[in-house]
Amino acid sequence: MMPKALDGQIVMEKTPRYFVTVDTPARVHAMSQDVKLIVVVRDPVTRAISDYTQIISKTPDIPSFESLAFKNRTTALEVLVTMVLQRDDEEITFNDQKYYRCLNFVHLMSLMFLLANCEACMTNPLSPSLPVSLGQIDSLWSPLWIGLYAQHMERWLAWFPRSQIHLVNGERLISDPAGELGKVQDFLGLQRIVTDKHFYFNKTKGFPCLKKPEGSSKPHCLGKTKGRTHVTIDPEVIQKLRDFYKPHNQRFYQLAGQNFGWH
Ligand SMILES: Nc1ncnc2c1ncn2[C@@H]1O[C@H](COP(=O)(O)OS(=O)(=O)O)[C@@H](OP(=O)(O)O)[C@H]1O
Repeated sequence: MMPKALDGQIVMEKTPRYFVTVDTPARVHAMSQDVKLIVVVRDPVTRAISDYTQIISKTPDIPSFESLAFKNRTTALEVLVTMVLQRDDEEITFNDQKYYRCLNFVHLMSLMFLLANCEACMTNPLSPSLPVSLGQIDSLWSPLWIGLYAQHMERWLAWFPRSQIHLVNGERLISDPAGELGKVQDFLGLQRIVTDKHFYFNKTKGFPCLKKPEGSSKPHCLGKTKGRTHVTIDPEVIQKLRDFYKPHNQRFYQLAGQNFGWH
């Protein structure tokens, strides 16, 4: 239950997981049918990387982004072992055919072991631990599943009209915070109090910050956990994710009546 408000007051509550939790639309509807809903959305690929960056900052030992985002990945080692186990000299076509053909299984495994344990080899395209195929996207992995906005939006639209849901453009919230917040204030039926004059761009943080938050004379930026440097992801992986999200994003734009321009 939300706390009671006096006349002229509104009560706000923020929980990121509401948007994606299956039972929430029905529960919120049971609480109030007139509630105004605000969702901040950003490019789902960037969102997934941001999510992973957050997870790895708390649990540094988790597997790489790639191995969580894809299932059935195949590494060069796996391809080689499969070829050797089903050994038929004429059919060994991986990389340097003649080279591998003259090795017996034990030699090949020793070579693989050496390569697998040689850090310098990690940049070698012949490195056995490098994936030769990314496999299938694991859309149930939470950082990817959350970005299936159309799916989540549909659940909310089953309970609330589109007019009761305001979508904030996460990219513009950074490039033009006052513009995005102007629309939020309009949606809430508030006078536009927060404007451009309340923000400045902090070069060190690389994000907009508040010039003077209420009750303080000092500028205020969001904390260290917001606007972190993201982990670096292979461009091929990014492209696969972009292709994966494309139809979902198109569907979301239709439901939203708004094109967010995520490519
Ligand atoms: N002004 C300002 N300063 C810092 N960060 C900003 C700002 N405006 C938007 N953002 C973006 O907000 C992202 C962090 O939000 P979260 O995803 O952690 O929010 S939430 O916990 O889900 O509410 C955060 O994502 P990351 O960049 O991945 O950290 C920012 O891109």
